Amino acid sequence: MSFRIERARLAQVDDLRGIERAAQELFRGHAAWSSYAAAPMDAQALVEAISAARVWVALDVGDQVVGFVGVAIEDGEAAIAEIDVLPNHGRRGIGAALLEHACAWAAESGYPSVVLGTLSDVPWNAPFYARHGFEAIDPKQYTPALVAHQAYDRERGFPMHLRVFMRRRLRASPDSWTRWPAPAKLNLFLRITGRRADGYHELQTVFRLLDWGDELRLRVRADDAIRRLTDVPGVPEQDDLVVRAARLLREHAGGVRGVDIEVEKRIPMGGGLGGGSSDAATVLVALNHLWGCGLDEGALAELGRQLGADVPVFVRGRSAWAEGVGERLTSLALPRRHYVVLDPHEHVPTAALFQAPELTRNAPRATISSFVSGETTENAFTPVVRERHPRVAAALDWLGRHGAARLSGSGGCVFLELRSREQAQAIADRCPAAFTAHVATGVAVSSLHEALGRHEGGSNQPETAG
Ligand SMILES: C[C@@](CO)(OP(=O)(O)O)[C@H](O)COP(=O)(O)OP(=O)(O)OC[C@H]1O[C@@H](n2ccc(N)nc2=O)[C@H](O)[C@@H]1O
Ligand SMILES: Nc1ncnc2c1ncn2[C@@H]1O[C@H](COP(=O)(O)OP(=O)(O)O)[C@@H](O)[C@H]1O
Repeated sequence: MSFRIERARLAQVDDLRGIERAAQELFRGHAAWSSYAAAPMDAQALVEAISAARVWVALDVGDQVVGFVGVAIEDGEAAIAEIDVLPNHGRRGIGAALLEHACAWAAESGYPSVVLGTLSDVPWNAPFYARHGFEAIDPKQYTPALVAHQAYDRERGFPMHLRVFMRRRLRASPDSWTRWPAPAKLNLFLRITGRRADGYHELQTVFRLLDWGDELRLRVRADDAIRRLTDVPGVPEQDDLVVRAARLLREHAGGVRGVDIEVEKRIPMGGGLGGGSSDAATVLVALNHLWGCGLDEGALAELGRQLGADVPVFVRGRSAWAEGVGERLTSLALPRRHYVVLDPHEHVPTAALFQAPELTRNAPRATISSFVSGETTENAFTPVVRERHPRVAAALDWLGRHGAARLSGSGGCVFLELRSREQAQAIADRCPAAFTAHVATGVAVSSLHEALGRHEGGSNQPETAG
């Protein structure tokens, strides 16, 4: 193959918009031309889709972006929001490979089907998709999202007699790869109220789960081997929390159970965003389902606690007020907020910070209402981290110019809370080269639990509007 497919990066936004414009040229003279030309792809929506890791690009041997596919999630199914290939790279199987790539991702993620809207009379549209297993959807079976698309098309003067929505049903076989998200967290505040006899600290914190994080692929094996197939820099296979979580669950559940694990790391390690803990929780929850162990959430959270203080909240999958070492959780309904998360590329060792003599570890107890009123926002680690890690201090100072920047967990990532995603993106766009900025939105229910619902088949049929 003279091209390869990989996840799109934000730096490629302009390339993708250029490809869309070039691909549209093929419609000049067609009845759909004017409505396509009048409504190019929305840049903000594209940035969000790339941040959500649902856009893939095809690159030629010279690393030029020659095509892309973007997937949206609508009414519980995957939707091809956009797929384009540079016209001078047509007829080389690039579009077909991108389409199959997106469908494979959706199948592994547990989505029951993939939908798209296209033109019935254009050879590289509906007939192409039909060759790839898509069938026209009866308008009486349209989902609410398709009804909305139809209304929008009508409004923009699209030739409706040529419009067709198509669906491909997906089937996941039990021995194929499955895909599971492992979301990041923020600590919206953190207070240390005491030290226990075992050296661990009593703390109070609010965990806010995000719509952004790592992704894991799991494939059940016929033997009892537990293998991590991807390299995680600095983390040997045997020490990886994903491997330790799988072993712990197997010890508990018994039987001959094995698994291959791939980890797509995005959450910076040692960044205070709980990446390792979330990966571990995802393995516990996903393998409990795939291996058919039948443990309930409480039992899984208890296994999680043995792996790390932050694991239980990811197992439970709800933003929460936490006490104890972080395992006593009370779900908290938080307002919809968006975050700029700044990674100063500084690994902050959690254990060393908890040992710091200058750490305030006897703070008075806070109350949920003092947090909700906005009075309690401090993080006990902030002065210690500022002193010991100048890069984190610099990140706090830069982000602090835009609002009340805070440290997450023991750092080194810092964040700022905002009311709109656009505001967050605008600040992220100005991030100095020394740091990396991510934009994320807080969620009420973890994407892991949504994935579990899909894999269990609970929400496995798209809803119809009728
Ligand atoms: C500080 C927090 C806040 O959410 O997050 P991170 O910055 O790690 O993301 C957590 O409490 C970290 O949880 P986690 O990273 O799972 O910690 P663990 O692996 O259990 O422990 C790492 C080390 O931190 C210390 N530790 C951890 C939790 C706690 N309540 N008291 C402690 O004293 C212990 O010395 C332990 O050896
Ligand atoms: N799958 C994993 N992902 C990240 N870190 C891991 C993993 N398994 C083990 N670790 C170890 O856990 C440490 C803490 O990682 P992480 O949970 O990402 O950060 P934090 O606790 O600061 O939120 C890492 O430095 C690494 O040595």
